[in-house]
Amino acid sequence: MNSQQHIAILGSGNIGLSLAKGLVKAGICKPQQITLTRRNVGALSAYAEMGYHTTDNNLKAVRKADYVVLAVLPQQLNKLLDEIRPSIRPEKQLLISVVSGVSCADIRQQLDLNVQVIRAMPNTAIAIGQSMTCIATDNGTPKNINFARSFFETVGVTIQINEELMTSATALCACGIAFFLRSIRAASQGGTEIGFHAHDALKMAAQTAKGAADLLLQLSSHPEQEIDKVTSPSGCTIAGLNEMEHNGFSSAMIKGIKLSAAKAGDLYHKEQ
Ligand SMILES: NC(=O)C1=CN([C@@H]2O[C@H](COP(=O)(O)OP(=O)(O)OC[C@H]3O[C@@H](n4cnc5c(N)ncnc54)[C@H](OP(=O)(O)O)[C@@H]3O)[C@@H](O)[C@H]2O)C=CC1
Ligand SMILES: O=C(O)[C@@H]1CCC=N1
Repeated sequence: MNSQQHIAILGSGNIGLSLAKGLVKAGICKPQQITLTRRNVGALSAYAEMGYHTTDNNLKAVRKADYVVLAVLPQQLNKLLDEIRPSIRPEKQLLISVVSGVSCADIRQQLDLNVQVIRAMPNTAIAIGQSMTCIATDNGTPKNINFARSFFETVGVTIQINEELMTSATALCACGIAFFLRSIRAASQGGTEIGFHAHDALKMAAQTAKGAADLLLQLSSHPEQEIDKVTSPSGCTIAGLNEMEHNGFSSAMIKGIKLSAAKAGDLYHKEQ
């Protein structure tokens, strides 16, 4: 993005604000280049003080934007699209949607405009530049795809996938961060039960989880390859691991991801 360009983030809630913070933290743009919208604009007052433009007027926000990020809930999208249709300039603007379960075609159909749409599925770690963001489009030009990839690459890791996998990407990556956060919480609760104060147990569990993830990412190894280095014969690790598996540890994660994917696919279409 150059310093003259502007982004409108329509629906500045959990993920919209995480994206805004990540872009500014990464130095991609200044707060002054971002307009944050939400109906309860008063909730954005702290961001206004940081230099972001804030408004409840989506039409005005879109009018001055080069990039329009759709970040409302699926059930809120159609009303938003109907509102901003007059400001959309297909030849000049790129729409980036993070809305789960809504295809590029759904968005164009609702707008009744042949506008380029890129779908992105980030997670909240985008706020600290550590997102796993999946990108997909059905009509994006190579230029816009490259922009989207480089854009989101500044706030984490990106992968381009076929659009039909975006619902699965929602479950594995966007929802997935919550699954891993819960597992860290559970480990810290175990830690407290075996003697650590909650604060220490959480710090220890979080750093241990970070180390596990970094082993895989930095060594390109497989989890079981790394687990085999930990499980000493007749040792305490394999005793704990097997007890967890006897209680459905892996199965619970798999079932949760499958259910999230199924739900993500229904969120928008069941509203129609
Ligand atoms: N949270 C996450 O980790 C991720 C979420 N997503 C997707 O992003 C979208 C948003 O999710 P999330 O951020 O969690 O939800 P939130 O409810 O936190 O954010 C949605 C925001 O949209 C605002 N909003 C609703 N209607 C309008 C409107 N007409 N004009 C302007 N603002 C509006 C709401 O504020 P107000 O009511 O004041 O208008 C709210 O702040 C969803 O589609 C979700 O599937 C995707 C990846 C990750
Ligand atoms: O929970 C949700 O529906 C959204 C999509 C992924 C993360 N949050």
